[in-house]
Amino acid sequence: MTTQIVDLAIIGSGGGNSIPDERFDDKSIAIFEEGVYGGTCLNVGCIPTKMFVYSAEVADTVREAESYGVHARVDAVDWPSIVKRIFGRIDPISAGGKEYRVDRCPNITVYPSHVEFDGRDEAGRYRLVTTDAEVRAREVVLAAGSRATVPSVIADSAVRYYTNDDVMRLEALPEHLIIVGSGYIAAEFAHVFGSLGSRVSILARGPALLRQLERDVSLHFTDIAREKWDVHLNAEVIGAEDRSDGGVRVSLKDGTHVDGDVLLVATGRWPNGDRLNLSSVGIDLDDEGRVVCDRHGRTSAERVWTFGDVSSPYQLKHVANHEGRVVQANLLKGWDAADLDAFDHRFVPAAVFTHPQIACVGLTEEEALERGLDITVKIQDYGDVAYGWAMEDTTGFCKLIAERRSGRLLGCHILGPQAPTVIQPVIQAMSFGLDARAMARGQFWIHPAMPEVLENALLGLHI
Ligand SMILES: Cc1cc2nc3c(=O)[nH]c(=O)nc-3n(C[C@H](O)[C@H](O)[C@H](O)COP(=O)(O)OP(=O)(O)OC[C@H]3O[C@@H](n4cnc5c(N)ncnc54)[C@H](O)[C@@H]3O)c2cc1C
Ligand SMILES: NC(=O)c1ccc[n+]([C@@H]2O[C@H](COP(=O)([O-])OP(=O)(O)OC[C@H]3O[C@@H](n4cnc5c(N)ncnc54)[C@H](O)[C@@H]3O)[C@@H](O)[C@H]2O)c1
Repeated sequence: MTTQIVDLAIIGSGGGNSIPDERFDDKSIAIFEEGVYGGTCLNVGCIPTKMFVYSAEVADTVREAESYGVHARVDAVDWPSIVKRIFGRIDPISAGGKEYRVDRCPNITVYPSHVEFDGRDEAGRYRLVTTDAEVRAREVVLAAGSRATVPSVIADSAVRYYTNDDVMRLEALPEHLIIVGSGYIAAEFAHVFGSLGSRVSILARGPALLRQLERDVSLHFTDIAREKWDVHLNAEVIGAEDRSDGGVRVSLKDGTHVDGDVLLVATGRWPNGDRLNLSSVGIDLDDEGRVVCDRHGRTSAERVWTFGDVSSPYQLKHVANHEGRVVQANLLKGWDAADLDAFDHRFVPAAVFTHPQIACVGLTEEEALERGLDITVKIQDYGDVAYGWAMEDTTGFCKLIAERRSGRLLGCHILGPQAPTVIQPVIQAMSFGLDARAMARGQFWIHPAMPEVLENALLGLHI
């Protein structure tokens, strides 16, 4: 058992790895990482999934080429080479990030193991223990992220199932993929596997897909999904088993079952705070398992900070990045500083890289009405602007919600090509307090570009 005393301990190498920069060179630091270095986004989350999504988009574009008078077809999809392209790029980045910390940061020690708190020592330092080391730290950052949850009906069965951790490394493209869950991960992987050639079944326990999104978006997306995937709504999974032919069977409460080759579970992610023995240092978790903290990232234990999936209400990388920058600044200012930076969760955007793409920011129409706001709403179809004609788009739309009279932008929800890019000016406008009138007429909108769908939505509001 080795013992080390450090100024700062960081648990998690996702966002956690970005905390120490040159301003921390005079501090001794320990970074703990029990999994692959670099965390979820780099290794099993945002980045590889979007690289797969791009391959899926290419396949879709070729498949749809006929609509534009271009004769082309997808002859074959080389799954192993797609996997190799993606992880051939990502794995060295992860390894290089670790190597940099281990070999080229003399003030940093990387512990490649699970760690937990074990109270404080007589000097008030936090005791952090792994199987073969004890680190005592004056200050700690919890950036331990979240993990895939698996419903007990599946976890307790002996069925072979996959999550985002391993489904992207399958050796072969499944002929038929079954997905349990109907949120972000389900929608993105349905697109990836479906567009690359798998048959996809989605088992949704509710009456629509992506139910956490704006109602019109969720309903529209569900309709589109039902045309290309085998979608089971209000489907309660009551059992799962491996079949003798190497496939899987998932049984539903209504007495039916779905057979496939591979089972993917995408039923939400749980913060990792429950695996850190936080009670030994007096840190609380809320009802949804998040580490409780204030808007400066301070937990209830002095000099223990937190950010990202382990504590944030938003499990999104851009939020983890923002919160990480706040905690980084506050570490340099000091726990009791009067001018601590604060998390800004006012206008958190999100995007689902499925097909069609989806993006949102701000309130839904229902939320705005619940708050008693006097609102005006405009739904602008992609199909009614020039670029939408060019694309022959028939399903895309941009829904804008603004306050009457003031023109204050309250929310925007887009389903359609390049939605995560088209929405960015709205995020900017909301963040900087630009109202709908000024936004619509205070700038040029390049003609005939896709953002004209947004311009027309702004002009259609009854302010
Ligand atoms: C499939 C998928 C796709 C996603 N796509 C997007 C996207 O397109 N856009 C977006 O904004 N967000 C996306 N996300 C969410 C995004 O990945 C997360 O919000 C973000 O990575 C969280 O960063 P973090 O630093 O909080 O945690 P993480 O990056 O998860 O880092 C936490 C690290 O802590 C380690 N750890 C945990 N407990 C311990 C312990 N006790 N001891 C030692 N180490 C420990 C873990 O191994 C992990 O590496 C996606 C997530 C998934 C799963
Ligand atoms: N593009 C992105 O930004 C992106 C992509 C992927 C993931 N993420 C992040 O990761 C998080 C996790 O993604 P996710 O798709 O796992 O979660 P999610 O919260 O988006 O969806 C979870 C789904 O699982 C269902 N579900 C939950 N428990 C269930 C059970 N016991 N049985 C059957 N169904 C059940 C829910 O009804 C829901 O449809 C997301 O919330 C998001 O914050 C973001």
